[in-house]
Amino acid sequence: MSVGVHAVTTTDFPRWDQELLFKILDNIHDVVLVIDSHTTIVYVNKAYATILGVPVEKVLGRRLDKIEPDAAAIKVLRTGTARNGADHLKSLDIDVVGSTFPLYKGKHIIGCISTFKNVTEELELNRELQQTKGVADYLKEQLEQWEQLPLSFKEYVGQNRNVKETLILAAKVARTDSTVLIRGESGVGKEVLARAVHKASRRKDKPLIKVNCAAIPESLIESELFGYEEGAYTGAKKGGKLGKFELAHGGTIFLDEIGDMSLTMQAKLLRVLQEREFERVGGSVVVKVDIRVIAATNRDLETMIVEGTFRRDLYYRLNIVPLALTPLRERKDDLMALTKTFLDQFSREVGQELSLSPQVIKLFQHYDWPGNIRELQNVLEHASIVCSGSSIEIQHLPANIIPTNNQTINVKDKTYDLKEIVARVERELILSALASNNNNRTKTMKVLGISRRAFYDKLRRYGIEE
Ligand SMILES: Nc1ncnc2c1ncn2[C@@H]1O[C@H](COP(=O)(O)OP(=O)(O)OP(=O)(O)O)[C@@H](O)[C@H]1O
Repeated sequence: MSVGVHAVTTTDFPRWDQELLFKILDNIHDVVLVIDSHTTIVYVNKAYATILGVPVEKVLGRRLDKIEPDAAAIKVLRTGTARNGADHLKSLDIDVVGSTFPLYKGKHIIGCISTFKNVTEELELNRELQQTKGVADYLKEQLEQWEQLPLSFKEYVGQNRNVKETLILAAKVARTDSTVLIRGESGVGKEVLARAVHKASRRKDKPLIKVNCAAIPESLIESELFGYEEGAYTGAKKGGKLGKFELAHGGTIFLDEIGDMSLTMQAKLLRVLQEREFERVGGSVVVKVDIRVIAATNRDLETMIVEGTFRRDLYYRLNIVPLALTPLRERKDDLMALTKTFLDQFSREVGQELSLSPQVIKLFQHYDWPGNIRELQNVLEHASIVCSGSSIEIQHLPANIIPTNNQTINVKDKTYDLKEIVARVERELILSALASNNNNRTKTMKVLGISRRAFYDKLRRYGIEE
């Protein structure tokens, strides 16, 4: 006999009593929760305790609006409309998915029933999966972009992760006419990068004109940049002279050491960057130019702005696409590739296949390279001239990079503070003199040629154990 839309009775199921129904509900894997019209929890199945980790006795008879005021069941009770979907249970800090629908007696809502499952772990896994997928996509994209880099960027020796990112961004910006600001310590390859950007741009067949803003005297910089008309000042050339901006017309102007420009010149430069026009010194005709600007600096422009030595508006004009180059000491993974490039070059020049001895390789790895790639290049050039055979040994290197007593004296963190460097050298020397004299202090101070008092003063100052 049918007892409802979805159930019948048989000899085994003569009656659909409460006990049987509760048994069924307890075997459901999803949580089943029933509240009355006052939001009192009147029923929860076993899954409630197993899934949510809360004993059934702790919730039965309690008001849901006190435990979980934002629960979907409360909204359903208020609106009478069923809800499906995801929810976050604040009281337990878990994510659930399920459905809630109202229970009616006649026209009145007498409560509602919620069935849901805990999907916190699934969501977490999904989030992790999405993230892993995102990272994989990012790396794939980076690899593809790296493979598609224009040739000019491939000439830039560097496989370090930061350098690659910079090169990929540089290749992207090269396709546009945007202003580029290259940041990085001296000798890190800012000019090489500026040339690569120009060569990869649509302006590659037009000139790249470099202006070293630090090298031009203040009195000449305006005429250097903007040119002058005949008779502009005593000594001016007949017929006047074109400035760097005009020479760069159609191409790129590379403003190196931009942080060393005076405030007056900064103001004039700002106008050109904004208007792409200027007047020659001593002239009144407005000259219009079509140029892409690449600026570079090793200065801390942000601090200079605070100190009032660099114009904030110029900074914003320049800092449209900043490209940062990592110092060599932070990209030691590129050291050997760079070394090989320069060794190949100098081998050709001296007509001899050059290589580094294992000691030199070790020293290179430990050295800080304050002068970056330029310093590496110079050291190898020096060594290639000094060494008579094919193997470059420690004694072929310039004295300043050779460590004293196997201790490299590093110039770290861009510090050129003489006192600090001297103190470091002094400390190293005292330690090494102590070691070679079996820690005999009287002998050590003799070897160092200093008085007992001075010796002990230094031990204290440098924290060498008494
Ligand atoms: N990635 C590189 N691959 C090969 N050579 C490089 C690389 N980077 C720099 N060099 C070489 O190192 C030297 C210094 O580079 P560059 O002049 O571009 O540095 P910079 O950052 O502009 O220096 P500065 O701030 O002093 O002007 C150059 O001789 C350049 O050829």
